[in-house]
Amino acid sequence: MSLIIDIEKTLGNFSLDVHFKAENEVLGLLGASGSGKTMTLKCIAGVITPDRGHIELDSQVLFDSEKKINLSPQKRRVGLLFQNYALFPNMTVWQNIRTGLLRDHMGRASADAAVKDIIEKLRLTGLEKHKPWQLSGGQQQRTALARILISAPQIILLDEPLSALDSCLRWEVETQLSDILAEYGKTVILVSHDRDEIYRLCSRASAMTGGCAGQPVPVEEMFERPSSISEALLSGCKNISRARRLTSRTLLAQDWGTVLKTDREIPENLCGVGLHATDLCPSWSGKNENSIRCHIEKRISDPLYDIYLLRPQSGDWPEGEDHFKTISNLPQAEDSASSRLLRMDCPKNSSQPFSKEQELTVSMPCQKLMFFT
Ligand SMILES: Nc1ncnc2c1ncn2[C@@H]1O[C@H](COP(=O)(O)OP(=O)(O)OP(=O)(O)O)[C@@H](O)[C@H]1O
Repeated sequence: MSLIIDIEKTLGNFSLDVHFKAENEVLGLLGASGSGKTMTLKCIAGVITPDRGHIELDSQVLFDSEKKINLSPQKRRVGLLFQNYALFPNMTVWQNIRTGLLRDHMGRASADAAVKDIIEKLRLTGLEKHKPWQLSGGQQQRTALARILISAPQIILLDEPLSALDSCLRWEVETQLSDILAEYGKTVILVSHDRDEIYRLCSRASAMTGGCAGQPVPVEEMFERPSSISEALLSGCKNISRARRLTSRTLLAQDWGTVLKTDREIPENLCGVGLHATDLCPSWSGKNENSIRCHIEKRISDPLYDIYLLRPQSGDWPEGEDHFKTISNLPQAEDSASSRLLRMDCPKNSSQPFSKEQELTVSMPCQKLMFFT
């Protein structure tokens, strides 16, 4: 089973340009609000018609602009779960699920058996006669999933499946969803703006920005070695600087006003460098390699970390090499005041908290630096 999507669509001022292939896997689309995630799902489901391109599911063409193929949503065998689940409010759980069974040839007894079976599987037993407003968020979500699963879809599309749930219920429902998707075993496209959710539920993910989807990569890779600034931002990297390659193992981090040494080859077309906030650490031995003197602008306490916002002290680099001198002539980033602040997350109780307004030398471990091209 595989999905091939290669489409373009313009709606008003927004342009969608999406090309990727998904196998039997849970593939995540990670993007900020308005990046085109829902529109992508609607194009696959046949609710929106692309201007150009091709969509193919398991060798069956669902849409092809040149060949003038455009299967109706009913013929696509796509299960689309909307953000708000879209249950019929005047129908019971049983009736809602029953509407997923479109096979007319199925006798009443087999249809009833199929509904009963899926109700048991999704732990909805006892709720058959409830209307959607009598259900919790998790039960509504399972009812909507049951309605999709009973229709034996060739692919499942989940649009922010957990966003309607409060944080207490979310974890429980996410665990159940993960089991249901594993049992389903075919292609699932899961849309979310929550990086942790994508990491836990998906095997690969694509970063969506401004209507464009990046090539899907294993989730571990997107989070540990993002290749572009947009992937890094979406995966939660808080420290990003424009950067230029100086030698195969040194780079100029323009927004941090420093030269950094690396433990591996720097790509020729380097444009940025990043470091997770949890990888930036105090340099206990004072000034050493890849360390920057900073001024603590702010300390924020959260349940697990002491979060520090640090202003690098510009001009704090060794003398004697030509490329160091070029730093002071570089233009600042557009919003220079905030973009130059570094964020350092120190686990609570790992050390005595530093105080605001203090000077601190921090270290950027070379093996943790991420290169963006
Ligand atoms: N029918 C339409 N006409 C014009 N513009 C539209 C239409 N539908 C969506 N858009 C625009 O397309 C963009 C992408 O919308 P989409 O719903 O795909 O975003 P999203 O990534 O799913 O966001 P969210 O996470 O907020 O749901 C938005 O800027 C939206 O305003």
